[in-house]
Amino acid sequence: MKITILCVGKIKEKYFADAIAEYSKRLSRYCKLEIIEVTDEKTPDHASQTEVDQIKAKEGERLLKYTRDDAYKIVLAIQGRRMTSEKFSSYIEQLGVRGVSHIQFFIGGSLGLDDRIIQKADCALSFSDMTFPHQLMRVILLEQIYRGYRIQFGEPYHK
Ligand SMILES: C[S@@+](CC[C@H](N)C(=O)[O-])C[C@H]1O[C@@H](n2cnc3c(N)ncnc32)[C@H](O)[C@@H]1O
Repeated sequence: MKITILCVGKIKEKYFADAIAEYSKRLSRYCKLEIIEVTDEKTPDHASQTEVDQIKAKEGERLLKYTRDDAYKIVLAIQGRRMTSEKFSSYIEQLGVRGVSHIQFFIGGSLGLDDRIIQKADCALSFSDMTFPHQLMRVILLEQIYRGYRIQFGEPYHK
């Protein structure tokens, strides 16, 4: 399986970069992982709704260049569908059984994802009602993909 994580914004903190590097190394046993970062726009303080929409549209345009018609697209969204780690593991496994060979995950920037990306998605996935910063979200997603593979292959991993 090829897994692409498309993200708006760069990783600025070393501790996040270290965690991403660690999970990327661990995942190399299970899938072909690719991480694509697109540039985020500066958000003015007290941005109007029009400015917010314009910023999201620009970031969305950058993400759209990388969307692949043949990939199964999962957007990370607070209002999305919730699953346990076990369910997430079997969901990814079942996609493979159905012949999906490429999954694209999308993580928005500080203002969230452009509607055009959300509309293209096959699934919207929520990790809770809480809002996580995009840098941390990338780490959490990688950990859950790793956990999912460990569950799928019946390999021990701390509960
Ligand atoms: C700082 S959040 C953006 C918050 C923005 N107000 C929104 O509603 O999307 C950055 C990105 O992280 C992801 N994210 C943050 N919290 C999440 C959660 N609980 N579940 C799923 N994705 C989340 C989403 O992709 C979001 O676009």
